[in-house]
Amino acid sequence: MGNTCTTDSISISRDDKIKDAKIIFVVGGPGSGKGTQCEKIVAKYGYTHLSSGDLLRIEVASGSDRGKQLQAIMQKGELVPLDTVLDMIKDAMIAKADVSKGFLIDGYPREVKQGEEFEKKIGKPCLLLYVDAKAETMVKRLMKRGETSGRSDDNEETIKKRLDLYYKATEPVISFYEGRGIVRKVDSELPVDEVFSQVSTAIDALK
Ligand SMILES: Nc1ncnc2c1ncn2[C@H]1C[C@H](O)[C@@H](COP(=O)(O)OP(=O)(O)O)O1
Ligand SMILES: [Mg+2]
Repeated sequence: MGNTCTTDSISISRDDKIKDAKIIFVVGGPGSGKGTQCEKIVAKYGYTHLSSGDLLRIEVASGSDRGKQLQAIMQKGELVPLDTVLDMIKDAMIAKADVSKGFLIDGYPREVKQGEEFEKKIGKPCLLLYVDAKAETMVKRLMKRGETSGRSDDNEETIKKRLDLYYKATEPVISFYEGRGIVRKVDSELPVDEVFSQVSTAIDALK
């Protein structure tokens, strides 16, 4: 009984830390340039960058049982269970809450349901940055990245599956948030700095 009360009050104060945080969803296909733009946003605006894929890869690298299960799923180009990703993102947000100007949630939501769960458990995004590039551009960039990334999913077969899944599951996320008027699309066919100038315009408009 006493234990339960203690746990409750801790979890309330943990949640409180991120209740009013500024949240930006960064959505785009694999290889569209999300990570590249996020790095630049961190440098200019002091946001905290949380890539769901990176968080998962850290778990995989730890060699834990959970990590091994995740690796098998990611290698196939599939989505890992929703609760796993969400818990990781939330813990990472709480850990950074005191020093962060806001959060870039990169690579999440991958499907509409993930967005709904995020809002229930964490909060609402004030902006969805849609990093848009053509399929052939994304494939080209991923094949190139695969030469050095060490990512087991940067191979031709998995790339094709990831792209299919992106168009099927993730594009509906963009339409979902368009209805709320918070989507800003940037043209990621352009050179990195020109993309970033479009990104900056979208973020500056938040203030
Ligand atoms: N606007 C741009 N022009 C040319 N190359 C770009 C680019 N944006 C990113 N890249 C390169 C960097 C990487 O090697 C690769 C994938 O970029 P990334 O940021 O890792 O994508 P994502 O995080 O969306 O998967 O493409
Ligand atoms: Mg990335």
